[in-house]
Amino acid sequence: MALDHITLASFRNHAATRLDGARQLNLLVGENGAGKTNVLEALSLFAPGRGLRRASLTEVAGQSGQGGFGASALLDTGDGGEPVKLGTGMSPERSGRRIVQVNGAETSAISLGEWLAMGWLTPAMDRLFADTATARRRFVDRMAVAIEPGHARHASRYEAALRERNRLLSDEMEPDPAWLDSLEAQMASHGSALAQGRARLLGSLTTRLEELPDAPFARPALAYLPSGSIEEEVMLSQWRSERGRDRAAQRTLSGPHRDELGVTMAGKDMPASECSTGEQKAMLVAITLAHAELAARGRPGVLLLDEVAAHLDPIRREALFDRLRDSGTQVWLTGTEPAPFEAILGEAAVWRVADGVAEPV
Ligand SMILES: Nc1ncnc2c1ncn2[C@@H]1O[C@H](COP(=O)(O)OP(=O)(O)OP(=O)(O)O)[C@@H](O)[C@H]1O
Repeated sequence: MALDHITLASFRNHAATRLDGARQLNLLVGENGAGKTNVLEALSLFAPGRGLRRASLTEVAGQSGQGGFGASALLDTGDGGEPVKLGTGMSPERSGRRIVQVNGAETSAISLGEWLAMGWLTPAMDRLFADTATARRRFVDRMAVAIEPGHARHASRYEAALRERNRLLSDEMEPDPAWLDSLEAQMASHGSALAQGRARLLGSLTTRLEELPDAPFARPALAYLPSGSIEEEVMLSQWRSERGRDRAAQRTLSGPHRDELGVTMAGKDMPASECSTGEQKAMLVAITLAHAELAARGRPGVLLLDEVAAHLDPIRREALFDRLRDSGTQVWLTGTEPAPFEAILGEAAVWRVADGVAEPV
């Protein structure tokens, strides 16, 4: 089933952890600080990006590994062929950079997105709707990358060109117009691809959310609010015409780095940030599930749900488990106690985690 035979070596508080016998539904149970989220974080590094905590590699490395760490898993691609061996890690001897391997051959983190579709929901995202626009853009981009891995490249190239334009705009020396021309051309090429990727993602998420029943999850209505045009030519001429204004502000005031994700609770027509904590959680769950179902088409899907069940009332919890079963996606859940998961205990693979050690139950 998707990921199995998982190993963690010197990964935060896991000196040497092995998880065998994974199923579609998987549950890690243990006290606070036991190391459950650390396992999910290790799994999240089998996807492009910095993982579910966006931690630096040195933060992740445990004390037992001389400054490095490693994680591996076998991926069942579902086509009846041999499982694919995924590995990721960092070693100070190898310049401290992230190493990614597929079947023993080194590759880029971005290419992991071709093998599996990864999504997650963590308690840190509970305030997403009231958080900064940057956090919401990151959320949208991460979902887009899981569906179109090339989105990550457009995001990073846009950011790099934008940083350089901002550096020139804030420099004491008058910026070289030819250099600005070239940077704005790169920003327009990658920025329009980035914005169009966001628009496509939110369009298909909206369609998927509309297919689902309202109850028991609050149905969110998503709106992509770009900061301006998402067409390359229009973006380019806008930045050219705004050079004077941007020079005065010492930074680029418009572009995909200022886009917003609008979320309202459908039916109530209320901004998500003003909904109750439980409603916000239910909307986040609805978006995460809709996305997981979209992303998993054609590739194995893996969904990491950290402490989700405990925050839902019993009716929503049951509905969540039903949806997870039907999704075909592999799911990894965590909780401090097994009681809220009673409905799935018979079918899920369960591990008890304590002090960085995971034992099958
Ligand atoms: N680099 C590291 N090296 C060793 N231990 C670490 C490292 N980073 C974090 N830890 C330890 O990992 C533990 C936290 O693990 P984790 O976040 O997985 O807990 P959890 O089981 O999900 O708990 P909760 O239920 O509270 O969310 C803490 O004890 C922390 O000290």
